[in-house]
Amino acid sequence: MSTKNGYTPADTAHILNEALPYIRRFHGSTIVVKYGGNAMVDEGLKESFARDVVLMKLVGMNPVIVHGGGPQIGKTLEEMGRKTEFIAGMRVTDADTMEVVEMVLGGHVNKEIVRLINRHGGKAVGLSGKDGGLIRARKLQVTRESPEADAPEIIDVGLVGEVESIHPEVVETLDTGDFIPIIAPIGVGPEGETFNINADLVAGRLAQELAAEKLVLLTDVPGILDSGGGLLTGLDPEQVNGYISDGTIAGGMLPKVRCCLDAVGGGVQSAHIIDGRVDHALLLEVFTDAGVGTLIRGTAGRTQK
Ligand SMILES: Nc1ncnc2c1ncn2[C@@H]1O[C@H](COP(=O)(O)OP(=O)(O)O)[C@@H](O)[C@H]1O
Ligand SMILES: CC(=O)N[C@@H](CCC(=O)OP(=O)(O)O)C(=O)O
Repeated sequence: MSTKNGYTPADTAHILNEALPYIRRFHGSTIVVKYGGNAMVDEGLKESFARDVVLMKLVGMNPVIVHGGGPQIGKTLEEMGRKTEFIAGMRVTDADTMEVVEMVLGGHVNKEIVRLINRHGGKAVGLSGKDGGLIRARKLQVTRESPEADAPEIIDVGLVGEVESIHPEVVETLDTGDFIPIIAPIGVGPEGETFNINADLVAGRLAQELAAEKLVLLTDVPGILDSGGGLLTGLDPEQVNGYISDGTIAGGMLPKVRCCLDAVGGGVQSAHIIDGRVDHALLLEVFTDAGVGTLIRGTAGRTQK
């Protein structure tokens, strides 16, 4: 006998049973999820992401969502006829661009995620790093090595920030209520300046400050791939550093794995890079034995997922 979805009752019982130890183990734990702009393009996937987050909250976990929105910022700038440039993976951000970044991240993208989660029965609250003084930032120094110059060249990327400190009280207060914090990666500088911060960097630091159980980064590749394109399912920091040194890990994956290394080095039990294009990727990662994507565990961490 099979049900409407093609599973037998035994299949369904098996699936629910498999989730039980994870529900028990992660009850009361904080799980920081970075939801990248590239993972946010398909309406069906956005709905299933929202349902996964609501389920996590309803079974007693504390999901904290940090979102990106790079492609959405790029599209808006293009519609306005403005050019955009990336240096070392960071968007060069002048004052006019910062206004657009804040409008798109803090306005459109943030409120879209809040709307989706609330539509599926959650109580999401949208924040940026400005709210409750959550993210104190400083200007990011970007340098470029060149064979001609003796010293690395310092490049001014404008109002691009890095996290100086996190003041998590507002997130903790929301977590102890039934709320789900949705955070746009914008920080405030010492003079009250607004800084544009890479969302991976915010998620990594926040996971450390909240002593999260897991950091999960959703992206648009299956995880960390080896030089033959095969998925690396489990890595420790030493192996990750090896793949960085031999150039297997490069480009946009570099800031991601560095955040993961910082997070697991800073007490987060495990960091995961997973494919946001897979339906219910988050659910599969948190509630099943196999998980999905790449797991990076701390040296002293557990060997299981
Ligand atoms: N070893 C690797 N495994 C997977 N992706 C890699 C690797 N090295 C470099 N990359 C690149 O990193 C990209 C992911 O980073 P990025 O595009 O910045 O993600 P996001 O937009 O989700 O923040 C991949 O699309 C891929 O081009
Ligand atoms: C400084 C910097 O580059 N900030 C990013 C912030 C958004 C982001 O990180 O979005 P994704 O995660 O979707 O790439 C930007 O302006 O695109």
